[in-house]
Amino acid sequence: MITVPEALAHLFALAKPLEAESVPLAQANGRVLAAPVAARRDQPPFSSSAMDGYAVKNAEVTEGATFQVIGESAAGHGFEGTVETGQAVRIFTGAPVPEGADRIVIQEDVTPDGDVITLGEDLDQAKYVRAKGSDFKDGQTIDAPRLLRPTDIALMAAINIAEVPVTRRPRVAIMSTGDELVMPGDNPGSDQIIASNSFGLQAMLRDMGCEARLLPIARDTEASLRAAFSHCDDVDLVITIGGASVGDHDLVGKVAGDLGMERSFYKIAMRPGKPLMAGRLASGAMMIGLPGNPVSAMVCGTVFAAPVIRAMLGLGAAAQPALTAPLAHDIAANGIREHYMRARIENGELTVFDRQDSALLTVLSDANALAIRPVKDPARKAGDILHYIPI
Ligand SMILES: Nc1nc2c(c(=O)[nH]1)N[C@H]1C(S)=C(S)[C@@H](COP(=O)(O)OP(=O)(O)OC[C@H]3O[C@@H](n4cnc5c(N)ncnc54)[C@H](O)[C@@H]3O)O[C@H]1N2
Ligand code: MOO
Repeated sequence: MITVPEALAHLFALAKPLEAESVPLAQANGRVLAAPVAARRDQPPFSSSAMDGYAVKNAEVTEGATFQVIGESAAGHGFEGTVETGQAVRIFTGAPVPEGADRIVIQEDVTPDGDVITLGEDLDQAKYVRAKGSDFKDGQTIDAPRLLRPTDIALMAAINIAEVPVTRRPRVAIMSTGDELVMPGDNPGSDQIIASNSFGLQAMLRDMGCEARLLPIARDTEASLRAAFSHCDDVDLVITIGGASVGDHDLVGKVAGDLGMERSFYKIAMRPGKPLMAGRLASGAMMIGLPGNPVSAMVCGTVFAAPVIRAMLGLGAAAQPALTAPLAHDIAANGIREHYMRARIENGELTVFDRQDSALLTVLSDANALAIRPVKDPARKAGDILHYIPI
């Protein structure tokens, strides 16, 4: 059995960053920027007003001063002339500050009377002028790679990028295996259960920006598994679920091997997740064979598949980020496998659930953290600091 970091290193060696494609800005949210994009203009492109009021010369602003209003500057309709001594231009938020003016007196500080304004007392001292290029300058770049968020989309729109270079979505096929499985909505026989973790993994991978499709459930025969693998030629990653252990019906590794899969590793010192396997299929696709137990599959999806997808998206080869928190209670020593324990983080404290059987999806669903126990971690006391992965 290899360690979790060793397994991750093998997986990263298999996970190739995918090529870039161009998408319209409106479809770029949640995608990974694949190349830097540069601003095509200054923002603001002119010195602009931050308030509604009057543009004047700053040096002339004193309590009770009067100005002649000579025109108006509105957003989208600037004032062409120049503000001279004793003059003001009526101005609105976002409008170009006219030549000669360097201060906006807000309208709350002004009494207008026809074309003349008089400044009041206790004047707001801010100048309310946004300098040209004060947000960004022509040529300034947004660096890649980065996972684009709504705030980035707004910035890219502002810098006038209509088409965005992003990493292509990883194509993933998810294969459930087992005679006992039926699809949600079907009528299971008395010795059957509903396929579940395939749906959980599909949701996880779609959230990460993958095109993730479910293959028909493969039965526990070599012919059925071969048929399922034959539908995977166009994908970057095949994730199998179940049939990975040592039972007579655990045929996934054998069939994949017969089909030319170059195995990278099998079995890791991790709980849950011991029978994890990975390799490269003859099609060139990467394969990850997850254990069938629902919690094992979802935990391995979090600890291994998610970092693999990030590597494919060009976001680098890094383990799932872990945080630290103090334990809310004592816990027993860990064994010889790194244990990812279902836990809850609440008010900054980590409560590790008593029931850790890898079949219990209700416990996983109640969890919002995987508390990480290193190999042979001694018993821990309340208040001791543990690493955890938020889920
Ligand atoms: N003698 C041993 N037995 C087992 C060992 C071992 O080392 N020696 N390892 C155990 C561990 S740990 C795990 S994890 C499981 C993994 O087994 P498989 O990957 O072969 O998974 P299956 O046997 O096919 O299924 C296990 C369990 O999960 C259910 N399952 C499978 N796929 C799905 C699915 N898509 N949705 C919902 N549930 C699924 C399946 O019905 C079984 O109940 O092996 C232990 N045994
Ligand atoms: O490794 Mo298994 O996934 O503990 O149940």
